[in-house]
Amino acid sequence: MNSTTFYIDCLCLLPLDFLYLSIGFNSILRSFRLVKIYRFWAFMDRTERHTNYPNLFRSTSLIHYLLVIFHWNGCLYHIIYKNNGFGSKNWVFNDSETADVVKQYLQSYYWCTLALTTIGDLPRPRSKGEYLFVIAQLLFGLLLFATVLGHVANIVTSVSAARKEFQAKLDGVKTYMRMRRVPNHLQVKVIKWFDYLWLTQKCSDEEKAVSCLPDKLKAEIAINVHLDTLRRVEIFQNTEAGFLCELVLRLRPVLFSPGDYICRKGEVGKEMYIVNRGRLQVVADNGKTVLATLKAGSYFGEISILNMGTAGKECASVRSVGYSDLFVLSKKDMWDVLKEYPAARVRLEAIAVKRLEKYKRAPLEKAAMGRCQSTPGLIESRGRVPLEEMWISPIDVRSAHPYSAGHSLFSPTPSPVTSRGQQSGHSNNNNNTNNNNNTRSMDSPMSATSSGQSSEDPTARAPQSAATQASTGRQSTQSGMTCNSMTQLMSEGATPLLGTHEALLAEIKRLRERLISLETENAAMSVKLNQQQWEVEHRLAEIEMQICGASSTSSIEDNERNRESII
Ligand SMILES: Nc1ncnc2c1ncn2[C@@H]1O[C@@H]2COP(=O)(O)O[C@H]2[C@H]1O
Repeated sequence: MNSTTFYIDCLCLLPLDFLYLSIGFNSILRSFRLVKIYRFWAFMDRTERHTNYPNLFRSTSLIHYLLVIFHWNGCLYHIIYKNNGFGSKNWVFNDSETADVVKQYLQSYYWCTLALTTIGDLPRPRSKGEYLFVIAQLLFGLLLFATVLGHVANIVTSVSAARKEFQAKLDGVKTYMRMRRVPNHLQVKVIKWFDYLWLTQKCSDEEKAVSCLPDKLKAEIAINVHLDTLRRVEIFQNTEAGFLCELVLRLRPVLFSPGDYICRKGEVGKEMYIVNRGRLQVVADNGKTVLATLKAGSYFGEISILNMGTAGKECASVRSVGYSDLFVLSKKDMWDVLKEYPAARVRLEAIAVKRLEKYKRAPLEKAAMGRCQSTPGLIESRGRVPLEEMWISPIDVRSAHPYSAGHSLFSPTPSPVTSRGQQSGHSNNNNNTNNNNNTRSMDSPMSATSSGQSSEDPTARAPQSAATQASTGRQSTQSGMTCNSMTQLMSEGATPLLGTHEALLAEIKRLRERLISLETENAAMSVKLNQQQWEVEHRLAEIEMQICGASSTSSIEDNERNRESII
């Protein structure tokens, strides 16, 4: 009741149609319904905002407005003509009198189209009134034409706006490169980079497109747009929604060309990267050995920004194979978010610790793999335990196995670790041997498993000694024994070893399980350690701040005192 629209609606609903009963049909009585045109405009507005094809909608509505204007103008022309025009009917079409209603309507419409599109070629006016009417029509047509042109230009511009902006940027860069005499190969690289950008993104700055949105909406969009990638990223799985939002908001897209180094070993890490598209290689110091290949969903650079490696430095170099589309997260942003989400921090650090352990082992694994490809048992367990931590069995291998009496597995190329075990065996100094080995087993991850077995137990003893052979065999292989020497030994009489194959496998399985549990413990301990370290550092910083504050206060007091004494 209080709104204006209520009264407008009432006006529209006035039952003027009943007047037809007395005065007959007169379409002008229906013109009151036009007051509700504001509803049509609101509809057009809303549709323009909601549609995914705004330019198509704008073109259609422009044509629609034109047709309506021509129609109304044609109606006006017809009314004038029907009421005997401006004294004569010379300025209308000759056969208008004889034509049926549809033809008359079309003639009126045609006349108006000629007039309003300023095409002209109208029947020549005679009287003053006719002249004035036609002049007014042509002027109106001129304005209408200009407006239409403006609208069409706008539509065309907005259709190609992205392309124009992109082209302008590219032209700018090209001019710069020409002026600064950038080498040709680099110019080609830059232009190819632009090509890739245009093909994949159709826009030079994705961030700018959504920059006006509030952070929450931006995060939602980013999460949705990059959901597939983010889902694959380990650190984003099962995390708090808020943490993901905060992090995603800070991600920036970056594009690397083929062969580009994203980070180099030894550099101070300032950013972490998530692979959105493309392929990257983690390479060793020589730049040739590929330690790992990273694909969409992988991330790297976390070790340095979490200060896990050496003094925040990158632990490896990462190179782009083709074009790669990455998200980058700066160290500062990462820490800003982690401050608010300590649980996520602990999780992230735990993952990083595990990964760091894995990376450290990777070169060893590769080395072991490269040296002995032909021994199944060795391949299975390759590099699981660092060489220097290999455990030497306290049991005399010769007594446990007939094969060992005459043939030492390790004799051809003794390794430092193996020779220690052998030494004890050959010298028959069993006490000494046991002492040595026991001492060794204290810091060996395998010792716990093995010590669980009693050396008195004959059932346990056989597999253990066999396993000992296998494990020591593994050592020797890893520490320099060649595949040839292994093959030679097998051909010389290694058949009994095959008899204990199952026992060996069981032992390997047990050792692996133990190793995994040790690794997990290790990761948990590292996390705790990091947390404590962080707390200590934090506390230290607080104390330093307090001390600084106190000293500055005392210096102010001193100054005051000095001032007073001077006075
Ligand atoms: N063997 C590997 N496999 C996969 N990724 C690795 C490997 N070694 C290093 N990285 C990643 O490469 C990154 C180099 O920088 P950071 O040391 O910060 O973090 C490192 C890891 O994320």
